[in-house]
Amino acid sequence: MVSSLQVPAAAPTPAYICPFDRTCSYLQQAADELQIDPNVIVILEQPRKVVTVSIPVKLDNGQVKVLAGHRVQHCDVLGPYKGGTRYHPAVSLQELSALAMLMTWKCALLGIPYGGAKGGIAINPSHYSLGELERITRRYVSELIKDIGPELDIPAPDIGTSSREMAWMMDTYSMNMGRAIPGVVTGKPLSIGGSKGRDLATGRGVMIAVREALLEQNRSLKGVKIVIQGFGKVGAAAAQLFHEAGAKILAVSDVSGGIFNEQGLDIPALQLYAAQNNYSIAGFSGGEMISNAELLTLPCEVLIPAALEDQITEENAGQIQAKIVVEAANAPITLIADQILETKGVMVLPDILANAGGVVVSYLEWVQGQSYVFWDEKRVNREMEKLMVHAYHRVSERSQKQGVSMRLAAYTLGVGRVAQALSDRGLYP
Ligand SMILES: NC(=O)C1=CN([C@@H]2O[C@H](COP(=O)(O)OP(=O)(O)OC[C@H]3O[C@@H](n4cnc5c(N)ncnc54)[C@H](OP(=O)(O)O)[C@@H]3O)[C@@H](O)[C@H]2O)C=CC1
Ligand SMILES: O=C(O)CCC(=O)C(=O)O
Repeated sequence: MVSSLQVPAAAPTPAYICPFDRTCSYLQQAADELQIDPNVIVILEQPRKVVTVSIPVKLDNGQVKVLAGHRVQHCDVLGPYKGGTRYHPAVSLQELSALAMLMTWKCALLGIPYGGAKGGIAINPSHYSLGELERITRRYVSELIKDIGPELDIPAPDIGTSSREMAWMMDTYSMNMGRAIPGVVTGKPLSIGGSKGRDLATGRGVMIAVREALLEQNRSLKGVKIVIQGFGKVGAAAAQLFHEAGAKILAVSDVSGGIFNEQGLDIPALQLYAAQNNYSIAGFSGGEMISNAELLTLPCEVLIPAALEDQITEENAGQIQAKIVVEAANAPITLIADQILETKGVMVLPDILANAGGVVVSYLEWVQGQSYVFWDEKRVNREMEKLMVHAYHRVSERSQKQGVSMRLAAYTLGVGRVAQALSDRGLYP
């Protein structure tokens, strides 16, 4: 479908539509629904800038290895580019282009004045020492020095990175500029201008979205049976917050597989176990081991993929038993699987809504940093909750009024806002 010079096609498998083409397809559906000028869409279906840099790194054994680092900047019509930095072996320009475009619609939907970007390096961080990771991160930032900045493009954590990498990024950028510039990244440690509440923010946003969906059915989170794929920054935070709200977490997983307990997992015990075992849940004794594939089709009310793309596919969508599927991860459902779930009457809370709590608190971190005034956690959570609840209900109302899926409703709101801004500013010459 996409004939871009900049975005290489994904490896072809029959009927597989890669995340970038999928995101373009949703963009086109939104454009059709809103009858947007095709001259606007032709601009929005490509990233504005794609940067690839060489990262020579001296390994601990003395050998020099050259890695490729990328930053894809999709759109800055509403404000500076914004989006995470991913360290994972599957990182590719095609993947980052999809994720950057999702950031544009997400920020627009939530009403925060940012565009969309995403960056990354195709490495497995667990194969590198701490020193190697620091050298890789610092060189990545040095090479991108002209392409990022607090009013230009503001990275944040994503898969395989955390506040630790953000601190190295902030420090490298600041050293190059000759003064401290905390606003160049978000998701930083509190000691250098991070925001209270950012570590749990994406999981909290997921919890708020599910809570609002259940409230519309006159239900609460109490006793709701939830399954979560992924036990990283997003999955573990979501598990903790759902558990605290009285929901029952039946199963969680990481790359090693899943753990299932029909009575509900002891989430605090699991978090403690993971913290003592190099952030792996393998071997936890409070449940039985299952595979990631088994986890997705467990009987439950709410299923939350919080790991990678393409987890719910045409092969397993028909067997999903949850009534609500929440895209805590970006793009975890393939195009055909999305259609299968819709036909089955499963409510899908789309990524650009469900996982937006993270970028919202990143925005609040940036606002606090720019104004040199820092808030307590209650205020951060309150401000984030306001934006998430508002966005949820705008999407839900539109979905009901127009008789379209929550995804299409969310896309029409996000895309509509960007398209309007692009037209008002005047199309690029
Ligand atoms: N961090 C954030 O603020 C935001 C993140 N997101 C999205 O949420 C998702 C997760 O990100 P985040 O939690 O930050 O990343 P993390 O790296 O912190 O965690 C990723 C989790 O997924 C697990 N995982 C990796 N591969 C697989 C697999 N094949 N099957 C099952 N689990 C797997 C990892 O296991 P292991 O640790 O064993 O490798 C880990 O538990 C991504 O899609 C990201 O883009 C969206 C919005 C904001
Ligand atoms: O916090 C941010 O700025 C980015 C979060 C992100 O990468 C995402 O929402 O996918």
